[in-house]
Amino acid sequence: MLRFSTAGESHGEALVALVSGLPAGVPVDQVRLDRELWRRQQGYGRGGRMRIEKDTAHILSGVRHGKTIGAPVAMTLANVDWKNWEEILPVDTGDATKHKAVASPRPGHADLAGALKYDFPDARYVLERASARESAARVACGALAKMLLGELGILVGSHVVRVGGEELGRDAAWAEIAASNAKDEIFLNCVDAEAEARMKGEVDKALRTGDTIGGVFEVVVHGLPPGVGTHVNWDERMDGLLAQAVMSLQAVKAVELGRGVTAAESLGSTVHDAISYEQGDAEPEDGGAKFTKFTREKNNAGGIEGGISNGEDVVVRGYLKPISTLRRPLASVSFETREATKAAYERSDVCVVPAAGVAAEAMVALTIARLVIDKFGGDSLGELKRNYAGYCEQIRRF
Ligand SMILES: Cc1cc2nc3c(=O)[nH]c(=O)nc-3n(C[C@H](O)[C@H](O)[C@H](O)COP(=O)(O)O)c2cc1C
Ligand SMILES: C=C(O[C@@H]1CC(C(=O)O)=C[C@@H](OP(=O)(O)O)[C@H]1O)C(=O)O
Repeated sequence: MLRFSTAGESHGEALVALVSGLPAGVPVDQVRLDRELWRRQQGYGRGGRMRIEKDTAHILSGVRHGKTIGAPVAMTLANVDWKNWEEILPVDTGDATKHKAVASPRPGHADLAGALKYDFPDARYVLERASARESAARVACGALAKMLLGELGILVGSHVVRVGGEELGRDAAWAEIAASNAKDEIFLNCVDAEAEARMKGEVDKALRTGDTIGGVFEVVVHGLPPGVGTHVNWDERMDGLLAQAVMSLQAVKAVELGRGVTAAESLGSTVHDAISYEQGDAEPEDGGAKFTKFTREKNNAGGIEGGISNGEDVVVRGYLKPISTLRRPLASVSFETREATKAAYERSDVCVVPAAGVAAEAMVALTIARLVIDKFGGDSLGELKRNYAGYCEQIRRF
């Protein structure tokens, strides 16, 4: 089974990422890995920290001569900011005299709930791990999952569909999303320049007023055959696994599959994706590997029915609340005196929708890769590919 975990504090020495369950022989491209990390650092509205960090993954194990060897892959990502925190957050000296307290909890962040739970006198150690700095390690893990999926022709990308009150008022085709993701400069990762300019206006407004803003990203999985995931057990359904994976990202407060939200207020006749059948035995142009004669004209289901992929693009949206650290802080209470004060502010992002989209790509890729490995098995990439090709042929001949 494909598994991954992360460790590391936001201002600690490094993040650690561990992925196990990848078959042997998956090509690992360091440039692609670091590009994924770079993409997560982009986006209009990020704060001062992103000018300090330049994320790169250092592979410690599980990869030899550019390919996985079937063993767990361990990676570290250095925190450049550590040099500014080394004295404040010593790992094992026991010297807490330089501790820098986060003295009043920020509404919306983990500060208060975490301090109460772990019995800390302030929120420093809570925010250190609650911070979305951790999502960089997830992106490193997800990059490996993407490399595996890429070997099977399964691609994962994302784009921004809403910032605050401004939205992309139309659907985006996979080719547009892929082109937006391939750009050398990622502004808001919206596929439409006009909509992106409106979204930028929303970020500017929040910046000017000392406020923050949320939005919606969309992750798309392209090229996944029907039949991955299952309806037979609740905890093996693709929809449930994707929802948990994306919801687990910092600040994501709702997850939508396909048009799940508007479907709730619409009639079945307009929601469900009518099925048609393409006649004839002609070989499809792409070599036939993923051809199915059953087709849909629209994809409101977001590529999943009954917890199983149906062969259409898998479409997952994540809804982000506005960032909780405000330059004009909300009311809070001092941990020490219990008197009314303002919530803590050091520095902060104002808008992170594009970055969260990239982190969600990683979570979706890891989830899909897990289900693909579960279904097709194989200790080597060659074995996995043979099994995969055999299944795709079965689908083609159905
Ligand atoms: C990429 C990214 C960057 C973030 N940056 C900040 C930030 O600069 N300041 C902040 O208060 N929250 C930031 N957040 C959100 C917090 O990490 C998150 O709200 C907090 O951990 C509490 O978790 P919850 O919102 O999921 O309940 C960021 C989230 C993401 C995905
Ligand atoms: C470091 C990252 O995001 C951080 C996530 C974050 C939070 O509270 O989630 C708070 C900020 O950290 P700092 O207080 O050091 O500026 C962000 O910069 C990152 O995305 O790599």
